[in-house]
Amino acid sequence: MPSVYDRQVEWPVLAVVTVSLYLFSTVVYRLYFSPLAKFPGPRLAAATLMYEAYYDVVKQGQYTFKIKELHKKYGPIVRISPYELHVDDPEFYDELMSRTSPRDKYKYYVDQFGIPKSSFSTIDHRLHRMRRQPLNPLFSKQSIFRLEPTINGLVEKLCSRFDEFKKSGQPIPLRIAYSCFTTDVVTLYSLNKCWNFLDDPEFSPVWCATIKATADMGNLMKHVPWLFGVIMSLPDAVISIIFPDMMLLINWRRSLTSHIQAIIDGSNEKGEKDGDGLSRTVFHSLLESDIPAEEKTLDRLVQEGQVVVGAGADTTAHALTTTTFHLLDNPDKLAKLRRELEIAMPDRYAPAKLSVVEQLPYLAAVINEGLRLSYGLSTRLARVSPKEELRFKEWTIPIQTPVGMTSVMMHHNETIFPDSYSFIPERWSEQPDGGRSLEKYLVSFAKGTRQCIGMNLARAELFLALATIFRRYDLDLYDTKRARDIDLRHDNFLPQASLESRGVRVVIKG
Ligand code: HEM
Repeated sequence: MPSVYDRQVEWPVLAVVTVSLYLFSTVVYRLYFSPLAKFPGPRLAAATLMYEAYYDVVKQGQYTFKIKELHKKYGPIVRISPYELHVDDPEFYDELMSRTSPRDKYKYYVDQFGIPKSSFSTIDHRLHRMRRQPLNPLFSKQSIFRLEPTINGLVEKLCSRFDEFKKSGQPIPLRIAYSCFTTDVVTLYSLNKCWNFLDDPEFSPVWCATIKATADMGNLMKHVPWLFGVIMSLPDAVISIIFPDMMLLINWRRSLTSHIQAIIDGSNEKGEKDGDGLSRTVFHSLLESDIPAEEKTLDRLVQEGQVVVGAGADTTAHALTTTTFHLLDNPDKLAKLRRELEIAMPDRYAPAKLSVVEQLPYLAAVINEGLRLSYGLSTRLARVSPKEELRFKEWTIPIQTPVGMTSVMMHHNETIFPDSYSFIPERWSEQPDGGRSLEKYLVSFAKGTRQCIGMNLARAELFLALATIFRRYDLDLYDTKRARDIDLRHDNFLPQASLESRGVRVVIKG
């Protein structure tokens, strides 16, 4: 008869054997019996998510570059994880990001931000449609046209900060300055309460750090999404020591919560509205819409606010920074743009008119080229077809399979964009149709039903800010190197330059 001691020994052995059998059978299933087993790709990636985790976490945002290598080896469709495929073929983008067929998002991707109730993170296409519908009118082209004086007011404020730097001769940290501008625009529009970061003499560096930290954490959180809950349950003092970056995010959520609570209570009705004519915010639209009451809770509105403010700030600032850098790095292109602006805007101090600057062919080409080289999000965007198989060349992709595509690969497709790493606005402006057919392959804002809702706002900011700045100032790069400070080196959801980057800085010559 076994003794109590023997039984104590048996349990750990049994546990190890059970876990080993489970792991073994899971790997065998993934490699030989999964509906994705027929797709090409590395065996290790098909066997375990740890393959991706290694490139995401240990190598700090390198999986996108690894996927590019995998396509060279395995062809245009690759199995990049036990559950996910990736396609590198620009002609498939419209089909994957369909406008007409239902497309869900992939839980693994959206879990990285801990905002499951936002429209951005909504997985089901029907629920997404319901959440997005009340927001659409606020981001239409017409609504954004009405916002022109507000954007121009903030462009002026940005220029007055530039004037201060012109006097002092100090270099301007461009990404941070632009980030204050884009955040002031998006908070004024979405919260009816401008955060006035442009007023901060230091350009609110904590805000930039918050956005960067939120994006950087995604690479880890994707793999351990439960960590959010664990961290949130800890006291602030402990979080500040163990995860100081997370504290930035928590503080941001708290400040949004109080802003949105004020909107719910009606206490900010006056807010900025008198000055800027912003009578309705994103949250008024949501609160007044006929979506069910559970969709109007403070918690959900805060998550929606986090996306609108977070998505609207850094992406646009990055596009502005990248475009400014490339113009200053290519004096011939800059001279061409300035000639166009001088004719269209005879008074260099008058506010730019959106209806005028949007029609300038070279500026439009410069902006397209800046958007191309800033990518939008550097990470792959996966879509799931919930009801129908997708067809890609000779492949049939099973229903419910997440399939990703990446703007970085689209925008560096040498057949579509030859010499793709060079800044060449002429690739747009010298097309017979002004580059319109090429825009099919410009996917910084993604496409289809889950496309960026803020695209019209972002484009208006780009046109107004760049036209004004390059009409008014003569800038020079300051201690800025393309390889160190601009080129994409880490895909942390948002594109990041090298770890040694000092940021793009400029001085004002005149
Ligand atoms: C150059 C600037 C911008 C770029 C490149 C950009 C890019 C993107 C991309 C690629 C997506 C799709 C993400 C996905 O599929 O998971 C997206 C979604 C989104 N963006 Fe933007 N964005 C920009 C500016 C803005 C602005 C100014 C706002 C806000 C006012 C904004 C608000 C949003 C929201 C709310 C979503 C989620 C939409 C949904 O899921 O229905 N973005 N953006």
